[in-house]
Amino acid sequence: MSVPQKRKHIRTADFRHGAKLHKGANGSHYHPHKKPRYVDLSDDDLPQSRKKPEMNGTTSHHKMVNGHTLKNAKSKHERNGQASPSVNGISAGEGSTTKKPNSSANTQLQEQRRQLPIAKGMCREALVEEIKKNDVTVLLGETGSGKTTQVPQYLLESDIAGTGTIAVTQPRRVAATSLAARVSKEQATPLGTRVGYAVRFDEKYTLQTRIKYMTDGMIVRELMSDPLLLKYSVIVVDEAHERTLRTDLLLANLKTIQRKRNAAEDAKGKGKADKLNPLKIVVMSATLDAEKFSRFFHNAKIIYVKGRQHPVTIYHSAESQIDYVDAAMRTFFQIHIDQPPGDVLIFLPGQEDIESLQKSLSFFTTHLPTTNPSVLILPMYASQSPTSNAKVFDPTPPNTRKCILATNIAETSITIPGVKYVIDTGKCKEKQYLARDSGGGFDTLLTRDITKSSAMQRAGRAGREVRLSSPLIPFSLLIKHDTQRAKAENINLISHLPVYSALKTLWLLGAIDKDQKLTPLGRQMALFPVEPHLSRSILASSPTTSSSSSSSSVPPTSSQGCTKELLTITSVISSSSKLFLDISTSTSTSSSSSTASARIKFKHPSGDHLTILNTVRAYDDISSQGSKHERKEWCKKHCVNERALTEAKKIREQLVDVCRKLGLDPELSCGENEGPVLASLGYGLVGNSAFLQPDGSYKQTMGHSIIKIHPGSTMMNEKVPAIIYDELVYTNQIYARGVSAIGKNFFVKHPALSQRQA
Ligand SMILES: Nc1ncnc2c1ncn2[C@@H]1O[C@H](COP(=O)(O)OP(=O)(O)OP(=O)(O)O)[C@@H](O)[C@H]1O
Repeated sequence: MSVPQKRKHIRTADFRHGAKLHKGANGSHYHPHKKPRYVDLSDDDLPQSRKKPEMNGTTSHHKMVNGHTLKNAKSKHERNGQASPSVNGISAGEGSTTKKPNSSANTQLQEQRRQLPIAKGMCREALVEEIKKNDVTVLLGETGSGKTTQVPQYLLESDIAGTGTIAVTQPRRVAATSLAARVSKEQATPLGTRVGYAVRFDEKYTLQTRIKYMTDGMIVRELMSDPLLLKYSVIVVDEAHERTLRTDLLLANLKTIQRKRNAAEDAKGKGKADKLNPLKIVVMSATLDAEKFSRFFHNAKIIYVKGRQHPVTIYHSAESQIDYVDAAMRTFFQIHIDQPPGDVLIFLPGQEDIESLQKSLSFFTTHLPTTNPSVLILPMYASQSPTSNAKVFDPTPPNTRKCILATNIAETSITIPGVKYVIDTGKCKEKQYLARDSGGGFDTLLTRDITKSSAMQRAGRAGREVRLSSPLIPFSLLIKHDTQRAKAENINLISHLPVYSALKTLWLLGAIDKDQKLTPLGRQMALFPVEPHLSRSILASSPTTSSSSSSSSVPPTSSQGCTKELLTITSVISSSSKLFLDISTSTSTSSSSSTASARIKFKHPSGDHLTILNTVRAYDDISSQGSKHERKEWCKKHCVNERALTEAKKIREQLVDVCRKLGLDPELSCGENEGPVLASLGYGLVGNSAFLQPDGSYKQTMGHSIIKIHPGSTMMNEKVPAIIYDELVYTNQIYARGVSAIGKNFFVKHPALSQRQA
């Protein structure tokens, strides 16, 4: 059989036909058939603290449900041998809806719900009771216990939410959309009616929607139009332990909002205030971070839901694996050949590793004997289009094993049907904003070891499916590294530096004044669902834009309108996929060099932004004249990602709507005159600018960093006096990406910068 050959540096996760997976003693070395290769870290071996939260030294109240404190708290009905009482016509633990499920699929779905740990015993009732009693509840539970899908339904069905909406926030869009789909299925209502979602550039809900899954970024945006979030009666902050800047901002705001709304309720009869509806907050976390959240909310009650859905056996490689991609591949084949059916989810740090593993797997799977099931490889990462990412949720075709190659976007909250095996490289690539006191921070994109809680979350992606007939033996394998350490979790709520840096940027853009209040310009900017620097650029492209702001940093807007061009450029930049495919990974039939030269046609001497504009204009020409096939061929020939263009088109339509609402003309064009386009971009990117230094490098105008132009930029070999850029990324040095040349005298006009240069 033709299989991957053993590489000399791989000794543990060796793949060899017929080799078996073993559980074994810690530190044991692998020898096929003789010595075990993996060490069992299954639940039984977990430190006690993971099994049961020890909350020593805290004044928080704890209540254990499902088998702990409430173990004996049987309801009167149960004690009398009666069925649990129904809430709104739904019996407890069942959670069915006003629409009576009649199909066998729905019956099975309801049975699956009943099997979840959170639905067992008196858990549901105890939970609802606690949430009813308390303004803030911190809910802790093992992955797969049913927190994210069931708690919002319990709240709805128990009437805690009244007539308001229940918001459930998620750090990632794929989780928000897939959870909404699942829960609307469980509610037996079409997606977007009773249960809906809202993520950037995509939403499905109506005013009647009662449970809304949304990204934390979306709810933070809503704060601008509805500062007290009055349409929500319960806000569930899920995966709070992930601690994104947006989650932290949300939690801080929720504390203030709740004080205002709930105080108003206490002071009934005092004018307008008594009309405010009270807010309940539920913070859900899978880790022992619960105490921090409890303290933050004045020692809020912590409730622990015990039990995971199916036990997951965890193995880890006995030896360090330097080449984790190779190790993951070997482990995959070992599972594929030796283990029973079940899909495999492999966690890798980033897109590059995913593409590399995809290539190797595609090659080797074609060499397997035809008696083996086929392998369907599905990549999943943030910069891939939502439609491509959604493919992982499709049912696995017959006689096929799905192999999903994912970054940490698949780590929390999602359930991929069919996944029985998880292979974890133990690495992630994190984009982290490094703020600087002086302003002008930058993103770092570094490969890091994952935290212990991430490893548990990843392992939790197996063992989630309820099979009512056959028991599962899901397992997760963690590939160990030399550097593998359980990273300390960040424990301080709200780190001030990024917030300070963000405020400084907003002030520089004229979005807030010196008292940190939104200016009229800032209000207009907030209506665009794009990053602030992009909305500022769009507004600068229209001579009619109001720039009446108290901030002295706001320069006049461009005198020649170019909104049409700015909408095109900003929608491409906001798209989740890259416009240009890497020539090396393209499937184009032409050689790399001819493809590169084909793309050079679009290159604009001013840089990447106008190169984007040229490319979209060329694509539009082809689209208006040619067939769908010709369009595709054109994209292939020029290594242009049509998916990015399709997504950008949708984004552009939304931006056009906002322009119309603001009375701006989205068709205002400067034709071939590039000056206004660069000037408008400059207003948005003023904080992202740098001047050429005598040694050929660039130095930030609003910071002290020396930066280089990213090799992927059309400006890479150019030396111009001043540049603006979309972002800085740090790999081995600081690179500017999305770069354009700009006249140095542009900065003379900008009050904030001219003061600095003076
Ligand atoms: N899209 C889906 N397809 C099939 N089953 C699903 C889906 N979403 C959820 N489930 C089922 O519901 C169970 C509970 O999922 P839920 O997301 O509520 O758990 P959780 O406790 O929030 O876990 P986590 O913290 O890992 O997200 C899953 O284990 C799975 O059995």
